[in-house]
Amino acid sequence: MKVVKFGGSSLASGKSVKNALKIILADPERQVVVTSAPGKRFSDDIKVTDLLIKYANEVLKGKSNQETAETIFQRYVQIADYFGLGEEELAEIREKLFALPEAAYPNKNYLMAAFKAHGERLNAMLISKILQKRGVKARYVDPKDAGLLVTGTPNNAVVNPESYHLIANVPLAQDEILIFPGFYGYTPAGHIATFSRGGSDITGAILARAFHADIYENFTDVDAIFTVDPRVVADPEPIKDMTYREMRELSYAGFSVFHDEALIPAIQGQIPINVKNTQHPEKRGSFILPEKGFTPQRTITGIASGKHFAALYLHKYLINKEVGFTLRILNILAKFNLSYEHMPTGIDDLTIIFDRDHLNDALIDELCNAIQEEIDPDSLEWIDDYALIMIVGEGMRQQVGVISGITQAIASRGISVRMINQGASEISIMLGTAAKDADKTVAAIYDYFFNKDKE
Ligand SMILES: Nc1ncnc2c1ncn2[C@@H]1O[C@H](COP(=O)(O)OP(=O)(O)O)[C@@H](O)[C@H]1O
Ligand SMILES: N[C@@H](CC(=O)OP(=O)(O)O)C(=O)O
Repeated sequence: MKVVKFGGSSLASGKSVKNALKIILADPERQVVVTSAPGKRFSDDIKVTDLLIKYANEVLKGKSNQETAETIFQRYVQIADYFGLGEEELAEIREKLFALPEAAYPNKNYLMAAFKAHGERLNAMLISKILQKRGVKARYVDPKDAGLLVTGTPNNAVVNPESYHLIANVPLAQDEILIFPGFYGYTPAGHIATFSRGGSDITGAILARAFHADIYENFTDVDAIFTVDPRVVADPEPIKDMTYREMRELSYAGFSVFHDEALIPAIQGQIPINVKNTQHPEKRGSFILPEKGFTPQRTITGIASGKHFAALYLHKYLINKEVGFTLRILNILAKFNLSYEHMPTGIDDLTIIFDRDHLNDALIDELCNAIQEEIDPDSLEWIDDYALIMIVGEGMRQQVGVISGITQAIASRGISVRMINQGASEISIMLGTAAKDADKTVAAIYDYFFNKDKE
């Protein structure tokens, strides 16, 4: 059997839902379908998830919110109209959406999570109704009834492994399609908690592992995963096949086409992933596969960049001789309940790289003060506009001179590099640059390796 996930871009309008339904019905193996919330229909449209965040914020601030709720509802009405569904068939969706402000939540973070989750919840309900109206045996499955349990913070949840056994007990019948909302699960106390943004991919991977799917098909709005983000380099080369760990590093660093956390259940279950285009399902797309038996076709598989980082640079002579130096820093981070992304070191200096999205200005000041006081470095610098570039490829392991190629490519464009680090896995090289230089760096490395490969 197959688990299929459709992203928000594939379910944004009646016409795109029609394409998705055609794909579902074309293959009886597609027994489990994961839906996202309706996404953007045109470039400056607003995703339903973002409208729900606005709705939640209005409720939290005690502002009027009915107009926003109505705008959200109309997104579902538009899709329903396309399939000729009447008002009475939308009554439950309307009722659930407008009742959100009245429910009880443990705190404002849980309220936000519950509002956000309704983008996928209501869409899954609607798609089940559309299929049923067309005579297809389709059933909406709520994550609560299926046993999708999560732990962690309400807006950044992590799956509880117990879920896999519970979900495996959900009955599958050859003639029935299960429609499952993506993006959220339930906490032990029974509250909704969502994964991080883009997290419907995670739900798909959890279900694929739980049901021991033969494949997890992830339908989106591009023909393939490309070697670089197509918004950074126009018309880049597609990736035919790649390994789980290549994709994990690339999605971590910026390939938003597939969520980095969604790889974990797929790896655990050794489920192949096929990323395909809803508009062109006949195209092969990209496969993400186990490492065992994988033969790399190229030196470099992909180059990704993320601009949402910040770094703390510390210089102190003889850091390498000071016992417990890093431990003292880690204790300070723990005191602030902060995780860090990377910590490259030299003999007299150390850089701590953070996800800037997890910080605010007050926290940065407090952290820098604490480090200044307790560590007493010779110099301390906060770098607020840090970008990470990840150059990834299983093929790099057998190649000499990859780093020299990268540095030549960057130097030829006059870009200055703040940090270079080759991971222990030997399949990735990480660069740190100023955020403003990130796209230029990616383009330079792409040109060097991919245009050279063509010669
Ligand atoms: N390397 C890449 N290959 C393909 N698409 C990429 C890549 N990096 C970023 N993207 C972006 O990811 C988008 C698809 O992800 P997303 O918008 O989350 O889709 P969905 O709505 O299907 O979940 C593409 O339209 C593209 O702009
Ligand atoms: N709707 C959620 C979850 C998700 O995965 O969406 P999408 O499939 O459109 O990336 C979000 O916008 O974050």
